Amino acid sequence: MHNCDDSDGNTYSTIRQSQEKFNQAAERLSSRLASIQQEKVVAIQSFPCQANDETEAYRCKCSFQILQQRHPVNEEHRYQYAIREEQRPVIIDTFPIANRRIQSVMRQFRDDVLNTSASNQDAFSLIRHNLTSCTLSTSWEHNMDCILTLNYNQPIEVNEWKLQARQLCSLLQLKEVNGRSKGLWVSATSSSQQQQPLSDDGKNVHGIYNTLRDTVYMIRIRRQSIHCNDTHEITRWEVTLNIHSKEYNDANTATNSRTSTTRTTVIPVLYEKPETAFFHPNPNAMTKALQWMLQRLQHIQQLSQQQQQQQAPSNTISLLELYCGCGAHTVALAQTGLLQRILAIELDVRLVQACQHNIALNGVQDIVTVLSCDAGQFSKKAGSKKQPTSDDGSSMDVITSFDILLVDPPKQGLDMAVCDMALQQEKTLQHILYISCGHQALLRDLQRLSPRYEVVACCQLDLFPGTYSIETLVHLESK
Ligand SMILES: C[S@@+](CC[C@H](N)C(=O)[O-])C[C@H]1O[C@@H](n2cnc3c(N)ncnc32)[C@H](O)[C@@H]1O
Repeated sequence: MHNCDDSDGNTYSTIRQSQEKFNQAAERLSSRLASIQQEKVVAIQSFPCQANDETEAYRCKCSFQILQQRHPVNEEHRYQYAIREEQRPVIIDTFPIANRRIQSVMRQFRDDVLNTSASNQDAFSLIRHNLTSCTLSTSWEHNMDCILTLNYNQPIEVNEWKLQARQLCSLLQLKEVNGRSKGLWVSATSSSQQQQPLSDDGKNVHGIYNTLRDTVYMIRIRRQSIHCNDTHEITRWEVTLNIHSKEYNDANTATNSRTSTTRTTVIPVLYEKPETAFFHPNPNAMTKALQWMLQRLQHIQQLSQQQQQQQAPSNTISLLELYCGCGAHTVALAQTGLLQRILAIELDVRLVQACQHNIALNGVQDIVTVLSCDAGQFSKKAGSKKQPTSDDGSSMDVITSFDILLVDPPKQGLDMAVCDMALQQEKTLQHILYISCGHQALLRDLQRLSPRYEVVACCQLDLFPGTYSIETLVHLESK
């Protein structure tokens, strides 16, 4: 089993233990929640992995050290992959948690490029020379793009390296090969592919670093039944990367007293994600989390409709999203028709640019604004009702009160100022959707928010099958 990104440095070794991991985690979380919110019981939904294709071959970004070792018998040099475990490199032959595309490129790169036969050894001599590590990244839908990034401990001879890298692109059918050494960044695409104008620091025409493309499909299933002049409507959401895996059909049924109609709408969401910055490395967890968010948003919209005693749904709800990354959730939520406006905040400028690009790609500019800013700094200003300023010092002409706060922070959890802002705005800020990959930080933040907010729904996902990492999704409502 492989140790990657797990929170407590341990791994579990069988699929059966996935269920056990969830049972234990749910028990721990329930008892902590009970103490935080005075015994108010919250059912914890859990989604352990159901099938082998979820526990293996799921990871779409993997990094390896490259070691050169002398064979003990024939003394030949062989290149091998290694991962770090307990501060030491451990040589690996295969990496079963990497998705199938990465596993196939890993094999071909090692056998046909690094350990190539003597006759064509020179074809990739500069690719191998001084190579210390590599990263393989694919789209969430792994049959789309694949990018190989090679790291060197000495400067690269740029022009000659690019020629070999182009051949490598064609051989392994990669979108791009990148070479990095001592601050220099060189990119090559195969000449048979459409050339993307790239500068030597790896940026493309949009100013975004080398990107991986994806389409995620949101499916809205509306079921309306009419019984004795009473109309009842339920909307359910599903999220998938593979629209062809299931059939979605509209249907009408009628009996003497009841008619029901099912209407299905498929909404494609387009992404371009910079390979060098954060993007979710497990597409199963990413799509399940998005589906959970859509269901909660639908529920919030129904609540708001009931409060305003409206007959027809209306989208007057506003959402503040902190730690938005490349907009993985932002551009999807903007297309549901459930939100009037979204303000998204992200610190990493590469991701802010990517988010801006994804907003335009999906045509949701009228709904979403993204700002480059530290979440804590933004919250301090918003909490004190001062007009926030962005990182370049310019004033942000943005409204600072929202109905929903969506947060997906790094493992360390929320900046204290984010909790303070939520506590100060509890009259307008009715709902918090919190996506957490750091268990201890989540408990700390729930405790901080507990004077004004209580947990009303909670769900756990297998973040990295094979490890003890869990993603916890929490819906809090103002008391
Ligand atoms: C767990 S990722 C979630 C990203 C996004 N929701 C997604 O699914 O792609 C956390 C994000 O928070 C950003 N981040 C980290 N510290 C931040 C801060 N102080 N203020 C704003 N964003 C921050 C990171 O750059 C990263 O994109």
